Amino acid sequence: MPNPPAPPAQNPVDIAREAFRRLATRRIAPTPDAYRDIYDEIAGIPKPTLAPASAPVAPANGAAEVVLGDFATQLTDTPGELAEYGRRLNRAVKVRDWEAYARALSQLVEKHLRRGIPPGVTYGMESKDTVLLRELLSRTLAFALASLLPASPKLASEAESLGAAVKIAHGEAALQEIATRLKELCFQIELHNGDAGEQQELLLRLFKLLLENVSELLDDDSWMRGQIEAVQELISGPIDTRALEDVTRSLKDVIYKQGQLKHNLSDVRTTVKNMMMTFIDRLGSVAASTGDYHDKLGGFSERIRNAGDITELNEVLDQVLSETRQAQAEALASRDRMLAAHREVQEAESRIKELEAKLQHMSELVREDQLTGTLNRRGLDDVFERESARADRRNTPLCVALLDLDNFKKLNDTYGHLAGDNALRHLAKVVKATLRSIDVIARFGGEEFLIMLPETPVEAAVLTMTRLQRELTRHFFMHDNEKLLITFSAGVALRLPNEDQASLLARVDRAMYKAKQSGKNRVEVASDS
Ligand SMILES: Nc1nc2c(ncn2[C@@H]2O[C@H](COP(=O)(O)OP(=O)(O)OP(=O)(O)O)[C@@H](O)[C@H]2O)c(=O)[nH]1
Repeated sequence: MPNPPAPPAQNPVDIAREAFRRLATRRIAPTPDAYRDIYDEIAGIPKPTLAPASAPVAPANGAAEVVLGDFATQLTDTPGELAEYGRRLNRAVKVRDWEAYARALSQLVEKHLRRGIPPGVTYGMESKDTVLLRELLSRTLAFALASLLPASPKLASEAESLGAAVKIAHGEAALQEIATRLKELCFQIELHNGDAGEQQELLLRLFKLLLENVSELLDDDSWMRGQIEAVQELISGPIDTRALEDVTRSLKDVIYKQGQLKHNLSDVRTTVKNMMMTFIDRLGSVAASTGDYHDKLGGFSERIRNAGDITELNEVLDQVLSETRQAQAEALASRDRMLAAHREVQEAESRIKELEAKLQHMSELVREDQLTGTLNRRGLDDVFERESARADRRNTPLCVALLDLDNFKKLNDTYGHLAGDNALRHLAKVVKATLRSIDVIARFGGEEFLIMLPETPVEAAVLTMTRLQRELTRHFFMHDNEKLLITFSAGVALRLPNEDQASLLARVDRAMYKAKQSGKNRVEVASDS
């Protein structure tokens, strides 16, 4: 940007200083002519009109020479290194060696006036890099940082305002102010984050305390314990979204099932209550009818005692027999009814026990395979639904692997069914220890397991399965102090976009079958169709 003309009232030394500053700013070599031009410009002296060739030459730069000499002398009087420059300039003026004067001046400018200005930067115009950096910083503040601070609108708005200010801040003072604000903002964010972390920690502690107390209060409702334990386990480690989703789903499932069971249970309880009432009713009516019978018999004995003739006695006896038969029939019917009611009560009681036992294990049973602790088919369906939706949404690869233990029947036959069960447990344990935490293993059938590998391309899934095979050869399955080697054959398939579970499982099953056919203890990749 051109400098504004200086007011003509300045004294010559000021004008000389300004002239040198402008020479440096404009990066013009400080020759006497250049210096004079700028000096005149500042002092407001009009440029001389060109004289005709024949006109006498003006006296050679006399005024400029004086000023250059003055400047050199003044410089000599300054402390430090500048004085040496003054002396060099003075020598040059004395012998009128303007080349030497220009060199010394140029070095002076380079060394002292341009110090602190980064290379590539020119006055009044920024380099491309600076413009780019300024833009990046502005965006980082106004968009990225501000969007990370939704919980503190004040800090977010300061980040936005700083972003806007960075765009237009020029000059040292303005940038200094930006730096101060930026420092303050960072400090506030640090404080704020500390607060939020502390609050979260406090809430978690409170929640844990509550859960412990609730858990202690549960005597009869022990079916709740499974749910509480799941939540306790979740909050004991670092909380991640997947784990949260898992527990939420599992809880929803459990609560739904429990709702159904509780409903059944209360139905059965009502039935038992009704039957007990009936039972007591019957007992009452038996007592009543036998009571009547005794009363009547008492009446008959009175009539028998007072009977005058045989005909009268016969009549009484007929009535006695008839009453006795009636009482007997009633007693028998009542006994049958009571036995039936008793049976019903017993059945209802055992049904209640069964339902209660089911309810008690519900939390663990809903999604887990009891033998291996892996997911069961229902759990697998849930996770498949979740992971395939995630893969479609994020456009990330999702692989599945189907594992089938080799020669498992032989193992069962040789070492027994219990050894077979333990071998399945061992496999599940090695799989869990070898795979990433986001991978999921489910028991698919007898000795078949399905592993889901989110965010994994097919090559990596194959490598994972071969790594698992290696791990199994390193971690033997021990049975009665005997090391048994378990191997498996596996199919691996990459889920196609929007492919459903049935189609994917059919493909991976074919691949696993191929692995069995081609010699077992192998991994085969499924074809796309
Ligand atoms: N111990 C135990 N055995 C099981 C379980 N589920 C299935 N099995 C047995 O696993 C065996 C599977 O036998 P096959 O299908 O012939 O398979 P395999 O012997 O492994 O033969 P290949 O798969 O061809 O290597 C059967 O004997 C089943 O009884 C279980 O939960 N525990």
